[in-house]
Amino acid sequence: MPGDMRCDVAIIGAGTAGLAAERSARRAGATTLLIDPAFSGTTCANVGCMPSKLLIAAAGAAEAVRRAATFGIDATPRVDGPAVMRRLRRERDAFAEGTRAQIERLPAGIRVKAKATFGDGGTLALEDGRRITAKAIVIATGSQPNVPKAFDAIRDFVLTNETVFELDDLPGRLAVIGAGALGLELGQAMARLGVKVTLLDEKDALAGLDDAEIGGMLKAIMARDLELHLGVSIAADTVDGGARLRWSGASSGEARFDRVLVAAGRPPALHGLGLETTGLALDEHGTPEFDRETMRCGNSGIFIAGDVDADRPVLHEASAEGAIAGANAAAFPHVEKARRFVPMSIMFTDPPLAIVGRKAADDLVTGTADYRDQGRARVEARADGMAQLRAAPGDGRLLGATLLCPGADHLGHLLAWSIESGATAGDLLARPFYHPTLEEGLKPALRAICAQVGVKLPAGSDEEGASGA
Ligand SMILES: Cc1cc2nc3c(=O)[nH]c(=O)nc-3n(C[C@H](O)[C@H](O)[C@H](O)COP(=O)(O)OP(=O)(O)OC[C@H]3O[C@@H](n4cnc5c(N)ncnc54)[C@H](O)[C@@H]3O)c2cc1C
Ligand SMILES: NC(=O)c1ccc[n+]([C@@H]2O[C@H](COP(=O)([O-])OP(=O)(O)OC[C@H]3O[C@@H](n4cnc5c(N)ncnc54)[C@H](O)[C@@H]3O)[C@@H](O)[C@H]2O)c1
Repeated sequence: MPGDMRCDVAIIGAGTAGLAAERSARRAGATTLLIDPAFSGTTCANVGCMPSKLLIAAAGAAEAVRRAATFGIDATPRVDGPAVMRRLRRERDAFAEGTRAQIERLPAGIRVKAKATFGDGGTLALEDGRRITAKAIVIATGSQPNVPKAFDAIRDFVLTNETVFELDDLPGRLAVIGAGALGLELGQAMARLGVKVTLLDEKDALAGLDDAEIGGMLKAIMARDLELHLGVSIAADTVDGGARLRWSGASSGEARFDRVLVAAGRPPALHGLGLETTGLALDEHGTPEFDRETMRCGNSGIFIAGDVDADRPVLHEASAEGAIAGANAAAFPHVEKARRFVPMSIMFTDPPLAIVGRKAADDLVTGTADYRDQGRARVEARADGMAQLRAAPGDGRLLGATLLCPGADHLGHLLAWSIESGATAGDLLARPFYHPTLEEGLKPALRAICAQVGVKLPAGSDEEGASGA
């Protein structure tokens, strides 16, 4: 058919993973085609990481004013909702423009504006009837909001991450469905901007935390800003120009809300891709089975990267997976295993939550540090939470951490890098810790690990912290 195209590597989806895959395949010498129906920039910049962090930054400014009295400073915040949303969109648009400019800088002829579906004989069919034949294909279609059917009746009041940042003003009363990173980040930020927020989840955990101690702390911290109803099932209808939610289970009640933010997960965007025609093995959700070190689906010439594979739905992994998938697609049928990062997820609440490496398990030793009485955190009136470090029983080699404490977003990196470099608790204690910092708050956890594994503290490492450490 006229307009049919051929290339070495076709990439479906021009988000973070797809753009990385295209760059990596082209760098490896492949001819590429990048297919997307919109080319409107990445999810991260438009409706994800960046606008959510902008809302959180505004909430942080309001909270700083609110807490000023602790330091003897008299101030009261007056939140101008429209101004908050204007600044958010202005900055967000600049980030989004940056990702669109990146797409526009692609060499001529690479962009194919269309929705793609797998067709016969390994070709891709485009909506306009054209076909693409490629030696290898990368699926990088991302994810999309899950709005359960229970909320159909209040459709006009439902917000998702794709619409909430378009609000002209902050709502008066907001329900948030879902206590994952999205619901907690935006719920807490909205509350600190003066919105009355009720957060509901069908499960009894926040951010999927199964550790009773840290999970309990997170609940207590979140309950300062949010009305929490966990372990409930929810029914919705409309009332008095708003949405009425009724919940029952661990608690029961009902209330009217101006808007309902549904943050109930973002499943892979696989619908309409025609994967059933590919012969790939699919899991119970319809996601192709793939090798995490090559990003290859089975023994096929199809690769997958980013949120669509439902593995590690965070930005730096989308980018890394894209690079691996692109390089292997270019070299197909020769594929190489790549080293993957230690898993790291960060939730940008206050305090933040960072989860790194291996989860708690019976075969690991743990050391904890309490940040409710930590020096630097107290100085700044943000003493809260704790750190749990996990290590190998033999030598105290660091393997994982859960940090719910001020600075956890930075400390989480420190620990991820330490784990990647194979450092032990003793190795970290042999390094300098400036005083007074949040970093030195980790020392009790490191010392506890050394004590349990029978490693003597390194020379020069004091067993007691400085006053206020
Ligand atoms: C509110 C929110 C906050 C977040 N905050 C953070 C954070 O702070 N830190 C962090 O690391 N991560 C964060 N994330 C996660 C991060 O945004 C994602 O992991 C990342 O954007 C995934 O990139 P991707 O390339 O897989 O998908 P996307 O960027 O969504 O790209 C997918 C592309 O595929 C295209 N597409 C879909 N179907 C087809 C088709 N059939 N044919 C052609 N093209 C198609 C789409 O148009 C889109 O351009 C956040 C997510 C959300 C929603
Ligand atoms: N800082 C970050 O990295 C960050 C921030 C925000 C979002 N994200 C990403 O965005 C994606 C979406 O985030 P999310 O928090 O929506 O997903 P999630 O899967 O982490 O959490 C969804 C929550 O919704 C609950 N839920 C699902 N259906 C429900 C129902 N019918 N009723 C009540 N509760 C229900 C689940 O129990 C769960 O707690 C994730 O991939 C996440 O990684 C990342």
